[in-house]
Amino acid sequence: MSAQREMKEKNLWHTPVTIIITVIGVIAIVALVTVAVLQNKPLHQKYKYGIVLDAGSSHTALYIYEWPAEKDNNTGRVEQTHSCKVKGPGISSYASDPVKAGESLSECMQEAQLKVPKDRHQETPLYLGATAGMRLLNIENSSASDRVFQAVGEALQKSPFSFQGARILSGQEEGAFGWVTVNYLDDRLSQGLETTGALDLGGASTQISFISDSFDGSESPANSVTFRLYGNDYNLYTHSFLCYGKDQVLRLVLAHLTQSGLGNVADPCFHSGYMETKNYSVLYDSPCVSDRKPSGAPATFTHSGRGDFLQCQEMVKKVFNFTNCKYSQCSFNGVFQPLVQGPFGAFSAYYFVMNFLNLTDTSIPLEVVKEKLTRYCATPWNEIQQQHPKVKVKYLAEYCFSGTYILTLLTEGYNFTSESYSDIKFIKKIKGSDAGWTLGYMLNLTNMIPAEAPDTPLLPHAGYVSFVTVIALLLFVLFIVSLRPLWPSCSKQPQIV
Ligand SMILES: Nc1ncnc2c1ncn2[C@@H]1O[C@H](COP(=O)(O)OP(=O)(O)O)[C@@H](O)[C@H]1O
Ligand SMILES: [Ca+2]
Repeated sequence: MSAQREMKEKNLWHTPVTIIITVIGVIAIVALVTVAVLQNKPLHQKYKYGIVLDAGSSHTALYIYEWPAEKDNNTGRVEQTHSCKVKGPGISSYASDPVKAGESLSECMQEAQLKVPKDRHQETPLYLGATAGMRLLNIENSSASDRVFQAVGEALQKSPFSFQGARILSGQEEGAFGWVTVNYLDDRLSQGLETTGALDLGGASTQISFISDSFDGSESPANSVTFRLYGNDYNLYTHSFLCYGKDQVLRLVLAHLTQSGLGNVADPCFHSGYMETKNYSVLYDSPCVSDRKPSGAPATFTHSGRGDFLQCQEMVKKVFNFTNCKYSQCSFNGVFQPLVQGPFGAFSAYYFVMNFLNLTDTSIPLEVVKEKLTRYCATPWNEIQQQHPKVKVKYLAEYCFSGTYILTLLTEGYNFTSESYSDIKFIKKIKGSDAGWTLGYMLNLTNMIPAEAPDTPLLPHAGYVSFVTVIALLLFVLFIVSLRPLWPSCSKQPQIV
């Protein structure tokens, strides 16, 4: 009897109605979860790419950026995946042979074709932005600058990428996009956090950009750039000093030194024992110094070092004009600047120089930094060369000058104090992407930073899928329970005999 009862009870679950309900229920749950997963996360993550060429005064560099195809507008998701340094000088140096400027880019362009997946080539935007080297060439000889752009444009047009044009960035754009890059990579814009100022030192110009509570743009509209990013309004102070990149300032200092003592220049910014014969015509071949060329100068001069930081600093100070400020406050050369405020990221040549000098640690008191640089500058040239056999001699010879210029620009020029100096971080990369104007430039041109904050999903993806699964299971169980009257076991109670 009991065996019969057991059989009956088992069979209750095998009635057609229960089986059909169960099968439909399971199919429904699987379908619901599959749709939820597929709808919210593509199984194969696709990427998009963008390429920016930074045509600087000293050299050109190519940067490749990558971001998930579905989430163009999402926060902090564009990353640099590759960079390529173009061999040879900056494009402005090819003024007399523009075709070579275009040709010089071909190696890096080939590399880019290998790095970006082939099926993405056509839709990948390619931009070239030129900075102070081309600004100077444009001032000096605008038709030569047009010819360089023509040649570079023709070369880039031949690439499989979607070439969007080559142009000179204004100093304001260069400063503002550097600031956007630094703050984007730090996720400060998307999260509405306090922003970081940006200090960019190039060869021909230098930029300072920061947000100041006391700056609303009214005192000097030329220094103001406004943005609305992720729902926040920013009024950025920015200024670019043309001719105040480190290569042009070196010319300015040398021009000062050659005024007295034609033919022989004893330079405190170079190491003792350093001696090179240089051409006056090369030194004065720049609109930054061309008006200072002494008349009746010989063809060459001997440039020798005497390694004296303090005297070097005195020479460097002479390139700044501190008189004639028509605003409430100025940095130098009559340029308005509010007091520096908040943290700063200092990149490009700021980083190269301070990193070489082992001076990137800004918690070291400024006085100690100066002592260290004094000792470095006083080291004889032959010792310096022995200590750094692998460093490019041109860079090596100039680090004493460059370090002195950086400290003088920051403290005398921009008015950083011993206290605010420690708010500066010398940086090369942030989360794998180079600090510089290129990323900000691309984000702007591809409309990748929304003006308003994007709607954030209520739950993260995993949470959403779990939630849907649990609710589906619950509904299913409720459904089964609600069908209880139909259960054969309920309608037909097994007889207990
Ligand atoms: N390893 C290095 N050491 C020192 N200086 C460097 C190094 N690499 C690059 N630089 C310098 O950094 C500067 C970069 O400027 P660049 O971007 O070409 O010019 P700009 O931004 O004014 O158009 C140049 O002065 C170049 O000499
Ligand atoms: Ca630059």
